[in-house]
Amino acid sequence: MQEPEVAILRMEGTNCEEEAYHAFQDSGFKPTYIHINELKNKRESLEHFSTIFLPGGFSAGDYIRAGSIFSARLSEYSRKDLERFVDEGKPIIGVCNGFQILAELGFIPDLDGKMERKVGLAPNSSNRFECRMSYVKMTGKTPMLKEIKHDLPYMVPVAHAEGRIVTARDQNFLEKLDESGQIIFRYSNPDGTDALYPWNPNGSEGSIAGLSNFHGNVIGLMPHPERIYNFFGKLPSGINKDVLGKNFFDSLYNYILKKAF
Ligand SMILES: NC(=O)CC[C@H](N)C(=O)O
Repeated sequence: MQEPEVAILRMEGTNCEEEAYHAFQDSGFKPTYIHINELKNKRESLEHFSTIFLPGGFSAGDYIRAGSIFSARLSEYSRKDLERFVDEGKPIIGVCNGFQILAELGFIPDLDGKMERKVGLAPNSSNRFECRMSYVKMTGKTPMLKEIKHDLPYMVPVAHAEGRIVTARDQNFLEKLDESGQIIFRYSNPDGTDALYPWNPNGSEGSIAGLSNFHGNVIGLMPHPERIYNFFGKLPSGINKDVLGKNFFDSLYNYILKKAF
C-alpha cells in the first residue's frame, strides 16, 4: 500500500519541522517539506497530499501576532486549496505556531461549519515564554484520535509565549464548542484533575489546550506531541507515564487508512 503523503508547511522562523518529519515517518507517512514560497510560485500544490501539518516555531519572527503573517500569506496563495482540503474531510493539524496559524485563518473552530475567526491565542498570563512538560486530557470527539483515551492525563511538552486561548464574547461560545466535542484537549494536573498554573501554562479559558473544527478533521493544539518520543526529546528514563506522542501520529495514520484519502 502506498504511504499516505503529508505536506509539512514551513517558512522563515518555523523550527519544529524536523521533529514532525520524523514523527510522521515513524508512523508510516511519507513526509514532504513545502516552503510557503513554493506555494506562492506554484512550484508545489497541496491536492495530492492526504494530510497537511503546520509545525511549531516563530514564523516571521512572531511579528504582529504569532502565526498572523504565515496565515495571511497562506490565505493569499492557497486559501481555496486549503478550504477544499477541509471540505474533503482531510486532516489539517497545527501544533503551537501551527495552531496560531489555523486560528488566524478562521479554520478552528468553525461553528456549524462556518469559518470565522472566533478564537485568538493571546500572550500567556505569566507574560513569559513557558517551556516544560505538561499534561493534557482528551475531552473532544474528533474521529482522528481514536487511539487516545478520554480523560487520562498524557504527558507532553509545551513551549510558547502566546498560548492563552481567548474566545469571542458571545456568551455560550465555549458551551457550544464543548457540546459539539470541539474542545479536543484540556490541560490537566498530573493526577488528572483540572489544571491551574503551572500545569495550565498559559491561563487559557477552561484550560483549553487544543480545539478542532466542527467536523473534527482540523485540529490545533499548543502542546508538541512530535517532540516527545524520538531522538529530539526522549523522555527521562524510568518515566512510566502515558505520553502524547507516537499514539497521536499512529491515530492520524489509522484515520487516513480508514478514509482511504
Ligand atoms: N513552539 C512554538 O511553536 C511557539 C509558538 C509561538 N512562537 C509562541 O511563542 O507562542
